[in-house]
Amino acid sequence: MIEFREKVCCSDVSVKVGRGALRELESLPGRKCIVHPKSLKPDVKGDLEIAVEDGEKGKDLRNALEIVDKLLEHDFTRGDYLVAVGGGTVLDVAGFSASIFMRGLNLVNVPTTLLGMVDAGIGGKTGVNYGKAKNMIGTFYQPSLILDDLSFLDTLPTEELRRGLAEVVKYALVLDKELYDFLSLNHSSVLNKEESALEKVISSSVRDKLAVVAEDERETKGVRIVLNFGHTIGHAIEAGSDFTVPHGLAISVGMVCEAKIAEEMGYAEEGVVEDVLWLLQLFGLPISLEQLNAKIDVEKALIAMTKDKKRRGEEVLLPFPTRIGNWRGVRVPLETLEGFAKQCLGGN
Ligand SMILES: NC(=O)c1ccc[n+]([C@@H]2O[C@H](COP(=O)([O-])OP(=O)(O)OC[C@H]3O[C@@H](n4cnc5c(N)ncnc54)[C@H](O)[C@@H]3O)[C@@H](O)[C@H]2O)c1
Ligand SMILES: O=C(O)C(=O)C[C@@H](O)[C@H](O)[C@H](O)COP(=O)(O)O
Ligand SMILES: [Zn+2]
Repeated sequence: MIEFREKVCCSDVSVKVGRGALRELESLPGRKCIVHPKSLKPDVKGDLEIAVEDGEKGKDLRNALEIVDKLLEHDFTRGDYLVAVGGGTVLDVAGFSASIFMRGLNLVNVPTTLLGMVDAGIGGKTGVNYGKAKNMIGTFYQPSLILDDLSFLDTLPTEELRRGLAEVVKYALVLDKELYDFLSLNHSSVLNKEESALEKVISSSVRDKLAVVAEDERETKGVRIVLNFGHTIGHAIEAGSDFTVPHGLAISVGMVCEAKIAEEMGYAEEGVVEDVLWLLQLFGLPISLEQLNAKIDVEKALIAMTKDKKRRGEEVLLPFPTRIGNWRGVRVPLETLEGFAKQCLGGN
């Protein structure tokens, strides 16, 4: 079992990565409410079990309040635990419920997708979609424990694995050249789910993300924005497709667009865009809008983009790759960004 511990502001966060990590739940004190997707009933005993709809449709305020209602009905207290088991969508909505129930009860994240293990389960961003844009209502709320049990990945389809790899590629491109080199040399082992390759990918991602979050938990210091590389355009694509394009695929195309913007504005070194394209393609990830096979309403996408949480007034603070494993934050006028976004999304 690989273990990480990090102090994030006022919370101690502990992460365990390995087959069988789920067993750690047995030693938790207090009562446990297990929130899980309807389609995946984990082999865990809880005092209360709540089956929820997963996917983007499940990231809805009503679903979050239903979880709160059930906690109240079953007399849960702040000393008890909400154990969120599922992909990123379940972790986001259940984490949000945990954060608002009596201003917060103990939260344990048990991601069941690669994307959840490398990203959504870590860092404390919770939330639901609202007003036709991503994660418009949410909180920062740290789980005390994150259990990345590799046995969940046995049943995960390759398509879902790829979507998680998009976030891994993100860390490699802007934070971790060593991970970039590992991914380049070991792509088949990763796609074939070889255990040691998965462990390496997950533990590097957890380490990279936790370090950023520990420095700037609330995204107020211009540091955490790096984790949003590819997401300004990515979230716009999701919204413009009425959330039919999965997050991992949308940010894959988003990273290509944003790397191109960085190059055109003179921030990315020559060759960076090619490196981005190369690594994404190695994992069979989309690099253009056409590959998403979805109808994108450009107007809707652009409106959603104006709701980007990195916007301050008429500027958006974008994390740009400069060379592999490096980045910088750049204030881009909203109008300039809209111009580039239209080019990427195929609007006029
Ligand atoms: N909070 C954060 O920091 C953060 C970070 C990254 C992404 N996200 C969010 O995460 C969401 C995407 O997460 P996701 O890609 O996990 O999507 P998801 O939760 O929709 O899961 C993807 C699919 O995998 C299925 N599934 C889950 N576990 C499985 C398993 N073990 N075996 C087989 N099938 C399984 C689910 O039923 C679903 O159909 C997006 O809403 C995104 O915005 C949040
Ligand atoms: O943890 C972060 O910070 C991230 O930006 C990680 C992203 O991969 C993730 O998709 C996150 O939910 C995006 O958050 P938002 O603030 O852009 O809604
Ligand atoms: Zn993401």
